[in-house]
Order: sequence, then C-alpha cells, then structure tokens
Amino acid sequence: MALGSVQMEGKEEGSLQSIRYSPGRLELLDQQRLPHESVYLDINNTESGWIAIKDLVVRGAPAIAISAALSLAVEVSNLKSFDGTSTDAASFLVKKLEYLVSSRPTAVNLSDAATRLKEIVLKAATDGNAESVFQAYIEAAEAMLVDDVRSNKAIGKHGADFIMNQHKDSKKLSILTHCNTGSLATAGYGTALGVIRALHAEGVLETAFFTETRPVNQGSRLTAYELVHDKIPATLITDSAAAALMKAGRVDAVIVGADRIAANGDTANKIGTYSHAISASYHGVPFYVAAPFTSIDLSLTSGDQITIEERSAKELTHARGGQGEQVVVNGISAWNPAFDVTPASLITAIITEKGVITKASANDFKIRDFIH
Ligand SMILES: CSC[C@@H](O)[C@@H](O)C(=O)COP(=O)(O)O
Repeated sequence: MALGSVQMEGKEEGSLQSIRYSPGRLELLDQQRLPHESVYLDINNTESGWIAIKDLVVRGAPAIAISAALSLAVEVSNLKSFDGTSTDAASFLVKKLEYLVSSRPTAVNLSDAATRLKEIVLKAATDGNAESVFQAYIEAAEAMLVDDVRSNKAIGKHGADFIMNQHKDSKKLSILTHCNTGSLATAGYGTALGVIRALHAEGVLETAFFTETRPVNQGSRLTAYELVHDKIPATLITDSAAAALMKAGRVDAVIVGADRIAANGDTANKIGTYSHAISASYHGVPFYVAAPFTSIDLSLTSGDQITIEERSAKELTHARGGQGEQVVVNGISAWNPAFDVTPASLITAIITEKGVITKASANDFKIRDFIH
C-alpha cells in the first residue's frame, strides 16, 4: 500500500537528527552507540519500533512518542494488502498503539500520543474505508515530527526570554542541565537544551554545565556530542559534583526536561533530577522544568501516582551503562530506577511552548488553569 502524504525529514537545520523519516521509511540513530559510531537502524514495523525504544536506541520522552507513532506509520504504508473494513483498520491500529505504549512506562508523551491517534482513527473509521483510516493515521503521525520542532523552538524562546528577564544585569549566565534533552531526545532543537541553545543564540550563555547522567550517560555521551556539534560552550561534571558547583556560586539556573508532569507540577525526570533540585533549593538557585504540553498528565493529581521504570541491574554492574565489561563483583544486588520525581515545591517555573507557568502561591502551579 503506497500511503503517505508529504516528504518530510523533521530535521532541524544544522543540528543532529535522531529520527529520519520519509513516507514508508523510518531510520533511528542508534543512541547506544554514540558518540563512537553514528549508525541508523531501519525500523520497518511496530515490533522493531518497540525493541528500539526498550533498548534505548531512541530515548527522550518526545522522541520515543514520535518514533513509536512513525514505526506504525511505516508498517501500515508497507502493508501489501488489508482485507477489512474501516472499523477493522481502526482496531488494527488501536491494538498496535496499545502494544507500543507498553515499551516504556514513565514518559507520558507516548501514551498521550497513542490516545490522540486512537481518537483520530476511530473518527476516520466512521466515515470511509480501511485505506482512508490508514491515511488519516499516517498524516497524524507525520505531523508529530513537525509539531515537535515547532513546539521546542517556542519553549526555547519563552525560556530564554523569561530567564534573561530574571537576570537583567550584564553578566553572562551559566546553566546546569541533566540527562539529554536536545535534538537527540526530540524531533529537533530540544526542550531544556533548546532553552540553553536559545540563550546561546542571544549571546548571554557563559557555559552550559551538564552532568554525566549515570548509569547510561546520556549527558557525557549525548549532550556532550550535541554541544560540541553546535559549538555551544559547555563543561562536563559528574552527577555528584552538582551541589559543589552550586555552592561555589557557579550556577545561575538549573534547567531540566520532563518525562511526566502531574497536575500539581510534580515532575518525573531522569534519576538524579530530584537531588539537583534539592541542591538548587538549598543554594537559592532557580530550578526550571522545560517541557511540551504533551509531557503534562492532568489525570494524575500528584507525582506519587507516576510509575517509575526500573531498569536492568546490568546498567550498574557493567561498564558503559551495561554495554561493556562487568565492573562489579558477582553476588551484589542493585536498585536501578531510571527516573525520580521532583516535588513542585522545589520547581521555580515550568517552561512550555505556550509560555512559562509560574506559581500562583508557594507551591501551586495551577497548570489546569494555564492550559485551559
Ligand atoms: C526532552 S527529553 C526529557 C526527558 O525525557 C529526559 O531528560 C529523560 O529523562 C530521558 O530519559 P531516557 O531514559 O534517556 O529516555
């Protein structure tokens, strides 16, 4: 079936590209091999999309959602035939989307995308045939690539304007970030790293401090790669050096991404984010979360309800986040949560594509009011 509408690459000019897409073809940059090798893997169907997400070939909340949606788009585009009604086509797609959602639990962007895509196909099924249902699905999945870059650029602009307004003296700013929230974690430009990119473009960035982000090292492997690629002044630190850096007065603000933000502003993000927020609060450093609306989960009243993914002990017991040789004696047990939850009380503001959400009172973000 030759479906698919536009030629699009979702590429942010001059930046790195984790997702390469054209109708009927999806390639994902294998982020487990970066920075040593730059290898794209062909993703032909939802099964290979699911495995790529689970194995961290593609990671970062927005990139996971977009890759999952496009893996189903290419599967559908390349179907030789489909013997069924529009309702059969819709239930085929709904089942595949539910399967994709099971790949990683913490980031809400994937389940949010699946919910929206399901609504689109169920609506298309009421008025058309199987082919038009598939076409509606493909167009909606393709639109996610373009929408994500647009929304990240808006996050970057809102964040940079807000932060520059908070620091009106002429001194350049040093920002600390954690994990990877750049082009590799999104369709392009990035969220927290997008704000850093925008501050750099404004000429006000002194340096971007970024953590290794153990155990998978999204910071030292991926953020470093992006910052060098884009010639942004940057300094790598260990995760455990962040508090000392803040104590030394060398951090003007901390900016991180998000995997899921509850209605009260509690935010799940890469493990270690919570300890950086505690350090920031102790040292009087503003702590910002930068994320699209698709990372907000209004169905959860607090972060206590967020499911935290626990990953293999091998990421700790073996070098290179589980990819290398064993570095820990046999017989030890390990606890390896991939995310933690930072309470809203430690977050200064949430930077979104629609503007910056600040607190109405000490601990209250009123996210629901901001969205509606
Ligand atoms: C723009 S991405 C925001 C978050 O998804 C990111 O910081 C993060 O925690 C990613 O975790 P990962 O386990 O690498 O998918």
